[in-house]
Amino acid sequence: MTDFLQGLNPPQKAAVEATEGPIMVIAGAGSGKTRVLTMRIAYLMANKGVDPFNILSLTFTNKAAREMKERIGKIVGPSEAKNIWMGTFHSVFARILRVEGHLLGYPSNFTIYDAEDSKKAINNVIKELNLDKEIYKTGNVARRISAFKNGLITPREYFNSPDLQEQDAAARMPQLGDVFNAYNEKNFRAGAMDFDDILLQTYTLLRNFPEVLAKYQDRFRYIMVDEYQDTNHAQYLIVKALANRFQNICVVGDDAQSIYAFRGANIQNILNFQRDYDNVQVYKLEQNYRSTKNIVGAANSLIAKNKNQLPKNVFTENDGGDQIVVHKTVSDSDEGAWVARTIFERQMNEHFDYSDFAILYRTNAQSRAMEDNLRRKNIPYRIYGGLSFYQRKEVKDLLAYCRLAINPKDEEALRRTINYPKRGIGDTTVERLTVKANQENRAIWEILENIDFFPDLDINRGAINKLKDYVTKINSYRILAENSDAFEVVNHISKTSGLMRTLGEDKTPEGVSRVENIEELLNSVKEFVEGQAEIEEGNPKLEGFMQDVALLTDQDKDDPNDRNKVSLMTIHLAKGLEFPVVFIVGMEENLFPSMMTVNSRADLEEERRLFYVALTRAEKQAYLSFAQMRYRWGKLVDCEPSRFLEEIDDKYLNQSTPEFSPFLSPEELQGFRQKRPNTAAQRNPMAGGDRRSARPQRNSPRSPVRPPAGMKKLSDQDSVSGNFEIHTDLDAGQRVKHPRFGMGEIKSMEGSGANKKAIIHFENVGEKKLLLKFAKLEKI
Ligand SMILES: Nc1ncnc2c1ncn2[C@@H]1O[C@H](COP(=O)(O)OP(=O)(O)OP(=O)(O)O)[C@@H](O)[C@H]1O
Ligand SMILES: [Mg+2]
Repeated sequence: MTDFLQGLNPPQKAAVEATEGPIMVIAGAGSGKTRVLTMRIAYLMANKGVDPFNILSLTFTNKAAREMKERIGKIVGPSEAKNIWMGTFHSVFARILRVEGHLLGYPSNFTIYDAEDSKKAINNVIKELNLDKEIYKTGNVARRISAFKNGLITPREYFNSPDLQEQDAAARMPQLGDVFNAYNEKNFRAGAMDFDDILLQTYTLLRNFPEVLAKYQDRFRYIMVDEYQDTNHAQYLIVKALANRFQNICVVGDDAQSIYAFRGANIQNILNFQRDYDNVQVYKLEQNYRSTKNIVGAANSLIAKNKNQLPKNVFTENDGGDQIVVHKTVSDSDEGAWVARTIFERQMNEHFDYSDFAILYRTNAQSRAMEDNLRRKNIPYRIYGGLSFYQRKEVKDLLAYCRLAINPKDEEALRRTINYPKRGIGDTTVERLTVKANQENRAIWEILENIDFFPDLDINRGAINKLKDYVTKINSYRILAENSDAFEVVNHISKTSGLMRTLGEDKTPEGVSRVENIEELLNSVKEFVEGQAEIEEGNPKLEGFMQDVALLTDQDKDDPNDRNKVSLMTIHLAKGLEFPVVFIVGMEENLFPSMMTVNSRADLEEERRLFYVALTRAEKQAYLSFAQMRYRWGKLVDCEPSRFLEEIDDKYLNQSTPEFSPFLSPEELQGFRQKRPNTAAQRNPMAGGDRRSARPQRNSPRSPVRPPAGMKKLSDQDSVSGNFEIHTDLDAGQRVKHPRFGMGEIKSMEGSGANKKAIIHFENVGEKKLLLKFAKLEKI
């Protein structure tokens, strides 16, 4: 049964067959690390007779886990593959905590708070402690608390550390420790864990309960970790503890793709591996199977600029392929139009599927310009990350009722539903209940359930009755959830909670789509029930459906009939994935590399690794684009090409000659020369000044921007900003001529002053939105 090993090269095969002892595979992108892990699991089961229940495999996304399972299923049979402990750190550890969490005082039906729930809970704590919310900003406090938890720092350790307290005092947040402590207590009373708790509590559990540790050490005889370079301290310690008995641990990763240091990932975990285990076998994979020679060469030349890295040789025997296209556009919306047009043309002419394309960006905000243009061309697309289906308001509202049916102490779910849909329970009432709950060290629900025992609550009779009705309603859902299947429960809740009725009153397209989302949620519950019924006796319960909902992302909702779409996502989310054609957009200074990262070598190197990850997702073709100006924070700012463009060896690049070049024509240039900007600051309101003036300007020999043949190269003086040649006398209906786009008619006008724009339909090139301060329009 080793046929399946034939698709592996000798070092890959060796890493698969070395099943015993600690193993590390550190290798470049696309060299088959994930494939090795997959085959290793299949090999363990098919050839070594290892029980899938004894295999633990930790992946970066649930999607990756599902794909691995599918592949393994084809070799060993799908029902066997189901039994492997496989998933993200969070999903696997949450599963363990459901069984063992009672030892730490958590109920098995604990709620998992998503990022929004945690932020709301933090906000409530800040309010309850009467702190200034301008100083204690929720986002900052949340990040700080998350960093503590990932560093395994509890409030007790915090209060024992003068250093940490001084840091927060210096940041004008001397009471941060109190917030941290109150937030933990509040969540504990609510029977809730946030994402970071899942790691922290697993660690605590294994450390404090040796018999539990022994149980899982014994269970997980073979442990595999993908993307090991991005494990954080807590994950590292948990894996180390679990592997301690059998030492059959195989980690794969690439230090050049470590991109989560900002969230506590520690590249040292790779370097320490050889120190932590005896007789580590190290395998090197050097052949890339994913990408063309051009892409591999370009990525190698880029990452060579990082000082801090393990030496590696990556080559490929794939075709040379096309050069990487570098494309400049006037604005972010032009960039979107160009991407959409290129996808459309390549899909039409070369039989690509839409799903062969990915658009990757540094920040979520960049997706809008892409979406607008894809929609305009009727190109189907799917956005990953952003607001996932499960985080949409209406979906979360219904899920909040479901959460309460499982765990009524869940405070965030209670706050969400207590007066929604409206039932006349005011903020003051909720505030009084909160104060009481804090005094009594109880969950708000416990106060509600026993409200007659708290006559000092100062809530009027009418409100008390409404609260009692609410409690009765939630209790009826609880009873239903214990006895009926998940679909019946959710369906009943959607109808009797008043949610469907409230949403149904809104007949606007948005309102209709909210109702559709609720229906979609009901469908997925139905699917769950049917899927579970095949493997389980009895009614599949709501509790089962709710277990991992907070950990699900859109990537996990995978409808096979709905796959032929362009993928849009941030580069962070693209890790481990591959696509035939990849667009990396927004290749501009202060965006990529991001403004926050350019002042420290370590941060800049992480940013470069991020670019390396992006480039190495491409199989056949990569496109890099940048705009000369873009809307950021509501302002139009000038942009400069990213330094990363200069760092790729020239021979891999094609500075494209677009059909409708955004480069300025000689006539336009002439116009701009007459009104030259005075200062660098005026050129870019975001610029820090010094660093930018030290950078090679557009006319420097190192400049990555090479205008296409026959086009005039811009000189420094040609800088296009700061010109305010604004036409005030243009309006819809006016026919105009543009030096490059030719004849057209103004459809409408937008904005005012320096931001005034005309939407013009040109006879030859279709619709364009032009900023009047740049467009040299002639009235006809
Ligand atoms: N020996 C091989 N023969 C043919 N194709 C291979 C071989 N090894 C890997 N591949 C293919 O190469 C591509 C990259 O493999 P894989 O995703 O496992 O690489 P990786 O090292 O995990 O990459 P990343 O660092 O991006 O996570 C996949 O499409 C995989 O199927
Ligand atoms: Mg991989």
